[in-house]
Amino acid sequence: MTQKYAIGVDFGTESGRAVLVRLSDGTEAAEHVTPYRHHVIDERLPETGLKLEHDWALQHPRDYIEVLERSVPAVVRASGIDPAEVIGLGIDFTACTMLPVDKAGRPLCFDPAFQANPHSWVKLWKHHAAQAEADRINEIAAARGERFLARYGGKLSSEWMLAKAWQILNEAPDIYDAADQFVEAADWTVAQMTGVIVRNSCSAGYKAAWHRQEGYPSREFLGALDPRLADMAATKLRGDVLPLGTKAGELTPDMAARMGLAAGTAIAVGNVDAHAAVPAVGVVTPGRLVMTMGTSVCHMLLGAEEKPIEGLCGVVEDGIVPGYYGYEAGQAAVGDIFAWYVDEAVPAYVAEAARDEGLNVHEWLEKRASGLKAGESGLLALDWWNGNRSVLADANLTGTILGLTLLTKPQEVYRALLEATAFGTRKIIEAFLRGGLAVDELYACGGLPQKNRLLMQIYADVTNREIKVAASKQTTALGAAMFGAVAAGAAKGGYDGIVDAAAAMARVREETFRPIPANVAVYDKLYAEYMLLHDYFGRGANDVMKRLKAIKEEAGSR
Ligand SMILES: Nc1ncnc2c1ncn2[C@@H]1O[C@H](COP(=O)(O)OP(=O)(O)O)[C@@H](O)[C@H]1O
Ligand SMILES: O=C(CO)[C@H](O)[C@H](O)COP(=O)(O)O
Repeated sequence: MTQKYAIGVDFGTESGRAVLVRLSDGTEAAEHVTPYRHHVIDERLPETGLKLEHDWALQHPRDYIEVLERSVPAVVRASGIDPAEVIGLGIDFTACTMLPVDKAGRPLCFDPAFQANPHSWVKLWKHHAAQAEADRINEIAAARGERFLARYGGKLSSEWMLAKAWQILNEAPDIYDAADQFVEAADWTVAQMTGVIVRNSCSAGYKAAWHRQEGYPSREFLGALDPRLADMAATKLRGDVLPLGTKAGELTPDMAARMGLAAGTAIAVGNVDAHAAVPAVGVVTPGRLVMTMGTSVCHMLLGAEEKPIEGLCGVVEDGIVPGYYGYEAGQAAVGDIFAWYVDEAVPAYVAEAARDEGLNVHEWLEKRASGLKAGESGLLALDWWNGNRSVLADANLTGTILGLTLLTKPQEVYRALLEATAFGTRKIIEAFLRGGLAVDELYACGGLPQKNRLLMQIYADVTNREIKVAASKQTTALGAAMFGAVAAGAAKGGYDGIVDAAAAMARVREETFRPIPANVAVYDKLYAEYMLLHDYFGRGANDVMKRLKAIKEEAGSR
């Protein structure tokens, strides 16, 4: 029998990566990364140069097409296979990364009439400028006793579809009116390959409050937000919502030529990046928490029942693996915090020393920070540089470092930042446990476990749990490829379900990270201090972070 392949394409925050995967055992034959030409657009709009306001984060849809046109042919070329041996392709995407499109499915930002309006562009998942709308959504939903709120830990996020769409209506009603639909970038990108827009149940469930039985929030609820929103679900979010692994369509001849694949290749419905990773580490049953660790961290857990969990991002039936409730929680910045420190705050001597030792700045800081004992820095940080996603669900919270002195060293600050993100993860695990879900094992994937061993040891010590690490460097793309193989089906050489695909294709490394008892004891003490700060700054005892933000905005507008 000839070998069959699937391609997974992971659309991240800064770049898109394709992997070509052998279906018999999940080994990766080739991978290729295409950085987004326009990066994250958070300062000025392309073309017009218009200055964006604080908390905005946009992307350029053409960058996604470039990933398909460059990375997909590159992996086929590098592996030397016949493109006809690729039977399926799946993609995963950051979410909610959404855009308004016209009747032809064209992004409004491609239309010269709308290009100068930032609301016509793709709003990236970390666009946080719709917090006012999110706050109103949560107030009104709570006052009306809307049942859907409990599935999202009591709060919908400013990162999600309803808040972002409402922000468009409030600030750019002409864009709202001109939008025939609001679509997830994942679904738009799939539509570029198949010619039809279909929505995937994962993005719709976690990010647009869609429910398999109940659909989107009701017309009455949307109308209570704003009468002009009443029809939004029926109009601008209309269309089939299909389960993960479903074939969205087949690759059109035009896109096949541009991507170097055979026309008719099965294309799976889109998926959320973090979620695609779960079956790719072999997790298809409850009790095993998967952490997708990169710019941000997403925590995914399967459960047999739907339970209310404090500050959860969402629980969706069949949202990750069919037959289970998929729970998601998360931290809005993790790698991004380390990147901030390295790019904005380390002294010049560190960069020079790192260069002299042939290391990058992260590696240099990790090496020095590894020489410190747990607790030795005397520092404690709150990991809210990009707000708090779980369990406080508040984008207006900010970061803090406590305990700085004239003797504080850069590696101590770096270690405190690593530790802060581990404390944030422990808080999430405790919320799951309190809600009655088992967390017996931890699995880590994404870029960070491959890059920073100290970080992983700290996570094991802070959570007092062994951590298994994905064997693949591109776990989310591997997961996307697995869904591509499911979309193709067993008859074509793929698989009939994600559980079968995971049994054959998922892999974790032999080596694990085990907690070191002496560190666990110190981190228990530090975590208790973290929790005091967490509740003090995060639950209303002292809203100084919000007041500072207000003063900053006032000053900025003067
Ligand atoms: N050695 C390192 N230690 C810790 N963080 C790192 C290191 N190198 C890069 N990073 C961080 O990793 C993040 C990128 O993670 P990655 O998983 O590759 O991307 P993405 O989240 O976009 O999929 C960046 O935020 C960067 O700051
Ligand atoms: O909210 C999400 C998943 O539910 C985002 O997709 C995610 O946080 C972006 O992740 P990253 O840039 O770290 O891959």
